[in-house]
Amino acid sequence: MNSFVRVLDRWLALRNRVLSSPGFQRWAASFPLTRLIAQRRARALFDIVAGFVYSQVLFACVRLDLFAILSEGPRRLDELSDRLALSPDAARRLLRAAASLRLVQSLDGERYALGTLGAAMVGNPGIAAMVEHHHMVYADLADPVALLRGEARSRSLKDYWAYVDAEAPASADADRVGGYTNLMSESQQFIADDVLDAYSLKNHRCLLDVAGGDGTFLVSAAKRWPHLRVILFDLPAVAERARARFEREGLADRATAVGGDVLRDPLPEGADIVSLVRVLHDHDDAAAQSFIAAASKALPSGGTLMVAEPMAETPGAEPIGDAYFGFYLLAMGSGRARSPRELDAMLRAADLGQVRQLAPRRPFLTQLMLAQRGSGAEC
Ligand SMILES: C[S@@+](CC[C@H](N)C(=O)[O-])C[C@H]1O[C@@H](n2cnc3c(N)ncnc32)[C@H](O)[C@@H]1O
Repeated sequence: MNSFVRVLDRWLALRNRVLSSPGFQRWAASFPLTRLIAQRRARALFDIVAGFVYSQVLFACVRLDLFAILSEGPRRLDELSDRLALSPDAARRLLRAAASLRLVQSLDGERYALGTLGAAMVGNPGIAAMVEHHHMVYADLADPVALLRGEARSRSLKDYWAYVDAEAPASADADRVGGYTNLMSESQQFIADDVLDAYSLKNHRCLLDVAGGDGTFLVSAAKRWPHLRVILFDLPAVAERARARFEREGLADRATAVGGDVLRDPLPEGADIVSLVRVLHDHDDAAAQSFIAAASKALPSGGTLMVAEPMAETPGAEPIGDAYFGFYLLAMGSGRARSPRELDAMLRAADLGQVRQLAPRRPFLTQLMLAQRGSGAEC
C-alpha cells in the first residue's frame, strides 16, 4: 500500500467517525455554516430510505391513469375520487403524496392539477411504460441479498426478456417478444431524438440498426434524413414487427427488416454506419464483444459504429448506471452497464478505432460513442 493510499484511508476513517457521531450530526444541523449541508445530506439519505415508497406512489398514479385524467385540466377531489374508484380519503392520501413529489399540484378548494413532474410524464409515455413493468423489478428485488448471492427465487425479468439464457433466441415467437418490444418502442422515442440531435446522419448513406426492436429508432432516423436507407436486424419475430411498422409508416421502399440471431447469423451488408442502441449493456462481456465484432464485420473499412446506451460512471447520473442498471440487469440475469473506458477497449478489440464520445442532451438516458472500422491502430 503506498503512502497516498494510507493517508487517504486514514482521512476517510476520520471523516466517517466524525460524520457518524450523533453529537456531530446535532451540531452540524444547528451550526449556521454547516446547517444547509447537513440538511441536504440528511434529506439525501432519507430519500434513499423512502425511495421505494415514492416509486409506489408513482406506480399507483400510473395504474390509475391519474396523469391522463389531470391532463384534461384541474379536477376537484370528489370528481377524482369517482374517476379513480377510490374513497375520498384514499384519493386524498394519494393526491397529497403525489403533490409532495411534484407529480400533481394541489390547488385551493381541494382541487388538483398536474404537477411539473406529472406533466413531464404526460409528454413521455415511455416513462409510464417503464413504471408499469417495474412490478417485475420489485418482485425480483424483494430480497436483494439473495439476488446478489444467486439464490433469488423470483425470475420475472428473466422470463420477460425472452432472449436471456435462451438456447435458441431466434425461435422466440411473437407472444414471447411482444411485451419487451412494446416497452422498448415506447421508451425509444426520446432516446432516438437525443441521439439523432447529437450525431448527424447527413453524410451517411445506409444505417443498419442491430437488435433494433420494432424499428422506432430507424423510423425516426429515416424521417429525419429522407436520403437515408435503413436496415433493421433483430430476432425473427421482432423483425417481423419492424417490417409491418415500416409498411405502416410508408417507408417500405427504403427500410428493410431482416430476422436472425446476431450471435449465429451474418449481418446484412451494405451499410456505412451500424448502430447498437441499448443493446450491449444487456449482454455479458463475451456476448457483448461478439455483438461488437459482428457489427464491425458488417462495416466497410472506414465505416462508422455507433453505440448508444446508458453507461456507468456518467457524471451526475452514477446511480442510474451503477445502482439502477446494476441491479436491474443482475435480476434480468445478463449484462452490466459499462463505462465509456470499458466500451472503448471493447471497440478497439474489434478493429474499431478513432473512438470518440459525444454528449447527447440527457446523458443519464443515453451516452453516445462512435468508432471507425479499420482504424484500430490510430488510437
Ligand atoms: C433492450 S432491447 C433494445 C431494442 C432497441 N435497440 C431499442 O433501443 O429500443 C434489445 C434487443 O436486442 C434483441 N436481441 C437480443 N438478442 C439478440 C440476438 N442474439 N440476435 C438478434 N437480436 C437480439 C432483442 O430482440 C431486442 O429487440
